[in-house]
Amino acid sequence: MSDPAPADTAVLSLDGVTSGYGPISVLQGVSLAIRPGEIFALMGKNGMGKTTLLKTILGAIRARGGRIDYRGRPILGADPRALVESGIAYAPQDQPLFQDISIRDNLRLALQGDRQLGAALDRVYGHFPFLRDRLGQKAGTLSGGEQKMLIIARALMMQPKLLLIDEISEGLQPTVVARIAQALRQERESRGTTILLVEQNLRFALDVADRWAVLKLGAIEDAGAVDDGAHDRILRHLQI
Ligand SMILES: Nc1ncnc2c1ncn2[C@@H]1O[C@H](COP(=O)(O)OP(=O)(O)OP(=O)(O)O)[C@@H](O)[C@H]1O
Repeated sequence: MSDPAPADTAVLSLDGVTSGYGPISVLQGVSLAIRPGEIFALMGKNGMGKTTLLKTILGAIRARGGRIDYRGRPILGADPRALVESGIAYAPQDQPLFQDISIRDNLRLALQGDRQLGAALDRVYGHFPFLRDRLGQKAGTLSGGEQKMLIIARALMMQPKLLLIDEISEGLQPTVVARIAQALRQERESRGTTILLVEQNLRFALDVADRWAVLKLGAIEDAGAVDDGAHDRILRHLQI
């Protein structure tokens, strides 16, 4: 999985993906393709299958059908550790940091070893300077917003090729959302990081994304570029 992918190959593509929980079907045949260096916002109301989609990509939930390719190669059934090693990082909505260890150790554990630790730390401190001042503080004592920034910093430590982010802006004040948006834009500009953002915050999504799709009842209901009409079009789907 470490071979370079051709430049025109989608970093991530889903074709007719179905999945669910026991007798419950959630994803009803999802197809989408995310291009290299693109920030893609997957929107949708509560319970529409957004988190299920991310977990299916990661193999945490087994797909029942369809195909998922990462950099031109099928990844359904791949070992989650191999996916991480191949450059996929995940910033989850529902999985906390290691609460009882320090900020520094939370960040350090994101890397396989201590090689390049200093450079990686400097990069994430550049995005979130408060982390440098609080290195020894236990992650569990950070505020909700600070923990969200640490979750993004941890995902960025390994310099992912593809970053999957689940509703990071939920419950955050606008200045923190703006800081995260800036960090994501900078990573994309400087490293070409491809980002799949699951979001309900329309303003944040339109601020950072190039393209969007709306997931409704486990299927893509609408999709387009972030252009002048995107706001009203997406809002209609989120309100209905
Ligand atoms: N472990 C589970 N067992 C059974 N059903 C589940 C499980 N996890 C999620 N679901 C159901 O799958 C559907 C999709 O849930 P999912 O969490 O993917 O939605 P979502 O779009 O991410 O919602 P939210 O924005 O509220 O996080 C929901 O109906 C949910 O109740």
